[in-house]
Amino acid sequence: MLLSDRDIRSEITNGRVAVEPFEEAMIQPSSVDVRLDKFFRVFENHKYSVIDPSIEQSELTREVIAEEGEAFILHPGEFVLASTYEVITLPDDIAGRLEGKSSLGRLGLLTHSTAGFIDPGFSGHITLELSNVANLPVKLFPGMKIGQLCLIKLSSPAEHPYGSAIYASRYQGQRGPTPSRSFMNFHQSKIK
Ligand SMILES: Nc1ccn([C@H]2C[C@H](O)[C@@H](COP(=O)(O)OP(=O)(O)OP(=O)(O)O)O2)c(=O)n1
Repeated sequence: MLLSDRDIRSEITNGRVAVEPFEEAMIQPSSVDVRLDKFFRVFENHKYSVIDPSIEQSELTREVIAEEGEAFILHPGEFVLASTYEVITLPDDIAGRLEGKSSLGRLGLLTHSTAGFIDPGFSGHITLELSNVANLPVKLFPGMKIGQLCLIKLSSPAEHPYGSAIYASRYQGQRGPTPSRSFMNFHQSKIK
């Protein structure tokens, strides 16, 4: 079940869902808007000949900070990581989905390229996978509304929410745009 504005407000008021810092004006009919922080991670493509998810490539991305009043310019075809200004915390019976904003989509800006699912139990900034599919560069201003978070009530609380010891929970508590940690506990099932 997708939470309505009144249910989102009530979950935030009773402290089960946290959107920090929270502003009432960010609540939409059945989502809550999230804003862009000033931290970005750009890809250092010249350092590696290939992206290998099975090993740590610590120099694959580099942090860039947009200074006050400055925009980060995303060129056509470019892909960068960014993060929400808000820290999101979900209980064990609510999952989230990060969705784009139509006004930005109409300009060719993709907010998350593939992964938009937020597990029940997750806490941290949400990492944004930003890409520009337009033919002109687009200016990204820290503080601008960059996406919206939908909240979905589970049929029952998760037995093992995100952050439980049973999972790697590689992104629990992440701060700022966080590069892939797919190399941690990387394994491939044997394909016959
Ligand atoms: N655009 C997104 C999507 C997800 N997340 C966070 C919230 C999710 O609960 C967490 C893990 O997402 P996935 O389960 O999709 O990622 P993995 O399966 O790769 O990681 P893990 O093994 O930690 O579950 O990452 C994020 O910060 N930004």
